[in-house]
Amino acid sequence: MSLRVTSPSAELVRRGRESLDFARSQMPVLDAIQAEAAVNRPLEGHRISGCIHLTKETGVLVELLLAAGAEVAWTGGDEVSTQDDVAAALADQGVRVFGRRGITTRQVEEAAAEALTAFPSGPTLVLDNGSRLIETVLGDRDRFPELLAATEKTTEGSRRVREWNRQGRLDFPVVTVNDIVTKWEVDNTYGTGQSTVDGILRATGALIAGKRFVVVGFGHVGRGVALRAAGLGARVIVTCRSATTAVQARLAGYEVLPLRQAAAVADILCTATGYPDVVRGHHLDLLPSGAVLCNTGHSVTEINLAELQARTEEVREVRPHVRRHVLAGGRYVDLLSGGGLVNLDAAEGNPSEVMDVTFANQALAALRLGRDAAALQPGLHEVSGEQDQEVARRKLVAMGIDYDGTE
Ligand SMILES: NC(=O)c1ccc[n+]([C@@H]2O[C@H](COP(=O)([O-])OP(=O)(O)OC[C@H]3O[C@@H](n4cnc5c(N)ncnc54)[C@H](O)[C@@H]3O)[C@@H](O)[C@H]2O)c1
Repeated sequence: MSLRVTSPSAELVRRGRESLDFARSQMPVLDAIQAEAAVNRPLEGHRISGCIHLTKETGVLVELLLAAGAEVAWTGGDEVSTQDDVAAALADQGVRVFGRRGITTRQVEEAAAEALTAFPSGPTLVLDNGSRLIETVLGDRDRFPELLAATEKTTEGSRRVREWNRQGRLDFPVVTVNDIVTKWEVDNTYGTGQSTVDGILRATGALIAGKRFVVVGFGHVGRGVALRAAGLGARVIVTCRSATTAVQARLAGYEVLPLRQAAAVADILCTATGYPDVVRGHHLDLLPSGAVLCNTGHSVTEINLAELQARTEEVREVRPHVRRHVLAGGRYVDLLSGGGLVNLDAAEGNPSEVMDVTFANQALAALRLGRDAAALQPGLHEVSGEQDQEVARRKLVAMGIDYDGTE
């Protein structure tokens, strides 16, 4: 059965409209780019299939694509992050929206397949998050003859695109909108850092001060989570796979331990690596009773849920977003958001003000592809440092901040 959002209720559409307007009011850079694009319409004639968490901020990006002249099909690409009111408001404007909040992993895949095949002649552009759509296109290239180019916005997805490029498999241009300062250092660190701790607080209501808060992975996201947890008074412990990262974590003032030692003392444990099976059964065996377990890395696979399930004698939904796994001997751990992205499930994802810069870069990349995709060489392209600086300059103007570069 199709996962397309059809005939949403007027009330859901109204709530979605309010959400979108609220987000837009905090996204002045994207709003200004939309105003320019509505005049020039560089996406006229383009069909866009997108797969990025369907939050209110993504909704503002989708409205920009519509204003620039594109037809759009969209899916959130995740089990827990779709905001149904936003999906309804977009469907009401003619966007082909697939999926809803709380779907299974299999339905996530089905919704992505539907978004990719929503247009009879296929998309001309793909906007991806984790390279799910790009992977499908590469596996069935003849089915998408009119595809001109794609963008990818995540760390994990960019890693996969680089690998396909190295193997010579990319026969169309893919622009990665990730390896830029405003994404890594602003969005991932300050946006996801804050929204992850926000998700943990909304789900558990826990007092963070004094807690042993284990952050698994000290990349851009992990650093932000550690920073905000420490700011609330947690005793932050960081676990790392890379020696240089471990040195950085230590010099940032955190305790660094192997995961098996950190797990044994964790009050809260949060994964932020982008890799599967980071927390395994033998780590789960060590967690103190009552520990809170969650993930903010790319996918639902960082905590090995099968190994958690194998140790579980009883599961209870003790609060929204909190599943209590009772283990042998009455010991229990509280799994947040089913091991999916806690910031997008239990909170609302990254703040609109941060997504303003990330999606400004995403929008500029898409608008440029609308004009120039056919002229670009196949293979990997990165957003230029100049574009990143331009977006940052626009953000500073919006925030009313002068700096030496303006003199
Ligand atoms: N929740 C969100 O909204 C959100 C937002 C942005 C990024 N992400 C995702 O978060 C993940 C991390 O992103 P990032 O920008 O921090 O990436 P990054 O590459 O900067 O950092 C990942 C870090 O994890 C470390 N790592 C890998 N395996 C490990 C292990 N087993 N134990 C300990 N450390 C390990 C790596 O060495 C690296 O330092 C990515 O999958 C990204 O897509 C999520």
